[in-house]
Formats: sequence, C-alpha cells, structure tokens
Amino acid sequence: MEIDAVSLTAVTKSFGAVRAVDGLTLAIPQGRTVALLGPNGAGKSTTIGMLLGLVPPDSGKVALFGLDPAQAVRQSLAGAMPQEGGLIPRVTVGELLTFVAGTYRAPLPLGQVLALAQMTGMDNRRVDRLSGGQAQRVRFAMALVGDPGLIVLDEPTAALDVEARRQFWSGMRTLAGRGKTILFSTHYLDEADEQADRVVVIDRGRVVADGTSAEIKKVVALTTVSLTASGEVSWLGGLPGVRRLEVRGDRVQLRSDDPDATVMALARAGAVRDLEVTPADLEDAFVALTAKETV
Ligand SMILES: Nc1ncnc2c1ncn2[C@@H]1O[C@H](COP(=O)(O)OP(=O)(O)OP(=O)(O)O)[C@@H](O)[C@H]1O
Repeated sequence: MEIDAVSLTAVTKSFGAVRAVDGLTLAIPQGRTVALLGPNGAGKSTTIGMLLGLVPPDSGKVALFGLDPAQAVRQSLAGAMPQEGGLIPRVTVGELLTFVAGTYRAPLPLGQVLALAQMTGMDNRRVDRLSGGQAQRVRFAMALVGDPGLIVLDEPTAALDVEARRQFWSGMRTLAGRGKTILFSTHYLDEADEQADRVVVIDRGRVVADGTSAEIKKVVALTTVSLTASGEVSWLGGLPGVRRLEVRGDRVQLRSDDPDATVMALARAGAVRDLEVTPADLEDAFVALTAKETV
C-alpha cells in the first residue's frame, strides 16, 4: 500500500492553558485534495504548523510520507506558503523565485511556476509593489518551486477577491490533476465543498466530521430538537441520536442525527415540555456542529 502523504496520530498541543489541538488523528492518502474546515481558533493553523515541523507537538506522532515533517520539508516533499509579509522587498518576482529555486535540488522551471501561479509575464514586477492578491500568488508560487508532492496552505484565499480566488483555485486544480496532494485550511464551507474531495471539520482541536462534502452535509445536517427543561439537563446529551447539547436559558437544544429516536426517548422520560423539532440548513448545521457547548 502506498504510504500516506500526511499522518497525524493522537496529536496534542497546548499553549499555556489553551489546548489548541486535542488528540487529533488524521491520515491523508497521496493525490487527494483535503480541506481543513473550522471556525476561528479551531486549531487549524496549529495543526498545519505541526505538519510542517514548525510547531513541536506535546504528544502524538506526525509524519509526511512516513518521514519526520522537518526532514520531508527539507527534501522538498512538502511545500507551504510563507506567512503574510514573508516576501523579500526590492526584488522582482523572477529574482525571488529564482533565489528560492536555488535552494532546491530539482526545482520546477520558472516559466512553469509562473504559469501555475497565474503569474505569466509578471516576473519583472517588484515584489513590494504588488496588490494583495498578486503577493498572495507569489507566496503560492514559492510553495510550488521545489515541485513538492504535498502542498499545505493555511487559509490561502483569505485576502483574495472573487476573481483572484477563482484564478487561485484554477491553478490548484491543475496541480491536483497532476497527482499532487493538497491540504488547505478554510473558514468557508462553500470553498471546502467546491475545491476538496474530502472535508475534515475540526473544532476545539478535534476532528468532529470527516468525509466527502456530501457525507459531511449529511453528518452536519442535524435536526434541532428543543424543549423546556430545568435543573440538571446534561443527561439529555446521552439520549439516542443526540450529537450536541446546548442550553439557552430554560430551553435545551439537542442536535440530533436521529430525531425520531431522540423524541421517542424524550417521551419515555416524560421530558416533552414545549417540544419543537426544526430541520437545520447546511450553514446553520455547520455552526451547530462547531458551536460552543454551554454545559
Ligand atoms: N503561539 C500561540 N500562543 C498562544 N496561544 C496560541 C498560539 N497559537 C495558537 N494559540 C491558540 O490556540 C488555539 C488554536 O489556534 P489556531 O490558530 O490553531 O486556530 P485556527 O483554527 O487556525 O484559527 P483561525 O481560523 O482564527 O486562524 C486558539 O485558542 C489560539 O488562541
């Protein structure tokens, strides 16, 4: 069997009292495009930092193509975009990319890198005089120069307008078509849906859903069963079908993947005051999936 491009096993990372990544396990076979989807502070950047060997995990194991991440990056098996502001000023796009190419044993030709990053003809432009979208494309180009098998992108389209996004994903699909493995993080459900063949939803440092976007939609499309209850309500979270429990004043909202079973169990327990059943739309459901529990 081919070795996985990415393998995280029971990885944890805390910053002081904050557990940024909490026992995360994830394996990505070669050639897949995977979106890491989650709200602010979910642990996406920390996970990516550990994948690239930039953040040491407290425990667990991280491997890229079976190797230690730093080693895989050194061997240009994995490429990443530098953070915002990570470009050297006063050089041209061509000079910068040629410099980066010089650090690799078998870099892609400059023309190919420019084409993939939708920057053909821009090699004489000064790096510090580019628009935000163009600068982002240079960073993308820097991730590609070493011709890595795995490309890891942390919110690659965060600063881009609609047209720049479209161009960016067009280059990305060309790479996916060449069999590259792509892992990107995003806040946007629609971007994950359109661009990835697998979506991993993370929240509070854990994988809360993992599958094709169709499967995720099914998982996150949880029905809300709400009722009025007082006193100790945490037991409601253990009822059949209940995936999450939220308390708002005297209303308890149960997110259920089997609302019939949940309602039957509530009826058996005699807890049916002001019972209401509401199917969720996808956006609501994603919010519900990653919403803070209040108990
Ligand atoms: N260097 C750090 N020092 C202290 N806390 C950190 C550090 N890096 C991350 N955190 C905390 O860890 C948690 C996870 O952060 P992380 O940046 O990984 O999430 P994220 O999903 O990438 O969020 P965003 O979408 O906002 O970028 C957050 O609570 C964050 O404040």
